[in-house]
Amino acid sequence: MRKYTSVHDVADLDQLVKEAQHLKANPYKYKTLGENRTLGLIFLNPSLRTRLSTQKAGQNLGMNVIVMNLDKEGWALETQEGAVMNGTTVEHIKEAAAVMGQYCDIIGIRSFPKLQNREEDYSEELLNQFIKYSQKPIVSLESATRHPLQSLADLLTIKENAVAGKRPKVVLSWAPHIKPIPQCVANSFAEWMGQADVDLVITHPEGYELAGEFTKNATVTTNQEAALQGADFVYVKNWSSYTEYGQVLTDGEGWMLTNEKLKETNNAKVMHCLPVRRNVELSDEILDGPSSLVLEQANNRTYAAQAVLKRMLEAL
Ligand SMILES: NCCC[C@H](NC(=O)CCC(=O)O)C(=O)O
Ligand SMILES: NC(=O)OP(=O)(O)O
Repeated sequence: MRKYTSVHDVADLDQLVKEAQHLKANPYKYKTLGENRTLGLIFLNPSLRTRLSTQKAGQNLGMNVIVMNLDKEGWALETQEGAVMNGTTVEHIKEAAAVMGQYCDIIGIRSFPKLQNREEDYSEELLNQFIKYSQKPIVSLESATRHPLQSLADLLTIKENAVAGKRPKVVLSWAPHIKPIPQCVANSFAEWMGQADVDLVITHPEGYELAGEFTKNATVTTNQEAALQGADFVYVKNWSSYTEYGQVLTDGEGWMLTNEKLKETNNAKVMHCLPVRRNVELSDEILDGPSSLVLEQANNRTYAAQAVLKRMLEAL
């Protein structure tokens, strides 16, 4: 594998999940695979889970890992072709990515959307420029439109907690937030679940429709109560509007999941990628109660990353 930016980079999804499961049981089995190989993790936005779990995944495979908060510790980056750099940007991505490619065998990069211009965000310019100019295998650590390491960990978590022999009903349920949040976790989750052996229902208030390319295999409804009927998993997530790009259209009153609402479900397990704003996106009673899988999801991030890095190392 030379590129891990979406589910489309995975030829055999089931096999990758099995590999992650195998690595969870045997985390140090491939301790020599990454010997004398360098993993560079580049962040243009904050991170707790992705940063630590991917670092740990690389170390479990014997890699040297270097981490840089490029937004704070690097030179201001220019991405425009042909730019006359007489302003605030100091270094072009052409040199920056090429130099990092010389230091690293595999590069992970996180870069959020700006939520100002939809076409610009959805073109994934920064991620694609990194792929082009670094000349090295690239792992998305969450980009403008997707979060594939999160989605793989989510799928693993669902596989582990599903009742054997039953195709699970998975509901992606929009939640309130205090500010505009990217669509990438929701896009990515919908895209992955659309490829998995699950029934996917997405519920959100009017105006929060995700881009059609991500929701092809989903049932979409603005009726949360109906969506929750018989659910086995409820994935809670806020996102800002895609159609009225980057806007917050409602305070979302009544959309926060509660134990009362969970009564409609098939004793559903509740998921969230974290970080979560308690009692805005999700209630204390759920996060502190028996239905929450959020910590298990975060734990599975290590093995999702390890499965992807293992494949990349094997292809070097
Ligand atoms: N990496 C996981 C989630 C990242 C992002 N959350 C945030 O930006 C939270 C910001 C805040 O709550 O202020 C999101 O939900 O897409
Ligand atoms: N879920 C997730 O990606 O968390 P971080 O933003 O902390 O990495």
